[in-house]
Amino acid sequence: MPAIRFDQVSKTYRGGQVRALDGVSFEIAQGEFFGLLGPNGAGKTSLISILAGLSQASGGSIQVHGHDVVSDYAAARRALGIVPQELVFDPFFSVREALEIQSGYFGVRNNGAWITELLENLGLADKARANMRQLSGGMKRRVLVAQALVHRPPVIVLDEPTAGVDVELRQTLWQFIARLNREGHTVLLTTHYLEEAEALCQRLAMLKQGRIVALDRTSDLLAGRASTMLRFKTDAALPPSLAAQSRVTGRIVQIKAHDAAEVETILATLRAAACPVEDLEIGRADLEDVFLEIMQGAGQ
Ligand SMILES: Nc1ncnc2c1ncn2[C@@H]1O[C@H](COP(=O)(O)OP(=O)(O)OP(=O)(O)O)[C@@H](O)[C@H]1O
Repeated sequence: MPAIRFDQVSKTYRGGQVRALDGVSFEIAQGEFFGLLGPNGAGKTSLISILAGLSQASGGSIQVHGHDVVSDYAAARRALGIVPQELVFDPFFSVREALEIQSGYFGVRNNGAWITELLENLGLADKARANMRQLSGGMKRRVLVAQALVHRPPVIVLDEPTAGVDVELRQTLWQFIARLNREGHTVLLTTHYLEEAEALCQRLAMLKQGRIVALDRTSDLLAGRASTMLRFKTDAALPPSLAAQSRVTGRIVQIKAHDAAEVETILATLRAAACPVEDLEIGRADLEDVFLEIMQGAGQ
């Protein structure tokens, strides 16, 4: 039985004018660390909302550990620990109380030891008695992670958990989530940080305009499009033949090359145009390169 099964999920808004999801089907196996990627508006939040039972699909179905998220909502929800994107919390309780209340919501009794472990692992031990409204944004986010895990769900869903989060929390969070994954928990992560996805996820799905446009092991996605990237800085305009195939971010230029001969051609073209180049590096394409290539190519 898969951890999550998405079956022909579609979602439209405004009476069908906006098609946010268009027949999305894939499975996440138990114990996988799975990444869902896509540009703004691709449909990630819509898919997670339907999974969480917060909104209804226009078509298709989702099962969590075999439980349909609509007809068998309570069982599906118990199997899920969802860390939401937005900071929603009750300002009247202390951190520990918030976690006890959440435990009660899932009918979990005598949860003190696990709550203590969560607080320690998320760097919240000294904040246990602090009132929720006294916490910084980053600390609140840690509490949301603890809240999502309070009932020890087998499937953990993280919806852009590190947006606007500092380096320390990222490391604490990923260490802890990686440990839970090693212990058998399934993890579904949506993120805009492709470095994180590349480092953490065994498999990735890429969504574009409500459709899956790539779904593969992370290593195969990278290897299948193996190519070399030339990166350098310049203040000058690129020769037109190179400008067309370059990605330019401020002074930084990235150009893809398929093989060594192409690298030589690019360098010769730059030299012939007397284009000054600083900090030249030649490296392998990373997930960001693959992502952009797939997004540019898909659906056109
Ligand atoms: N309540 C709504 N009413 C109308 N359109 C909506 C609504 N919610 C989402 N959409 C549209 O559905 C599409 C998918 O949105 P969704 O928020 O699921 O994308 P996303 O991949 O999560 O984007 P982001 O990375 O920006 O969070 C977009 O075109 C969005 O404008």
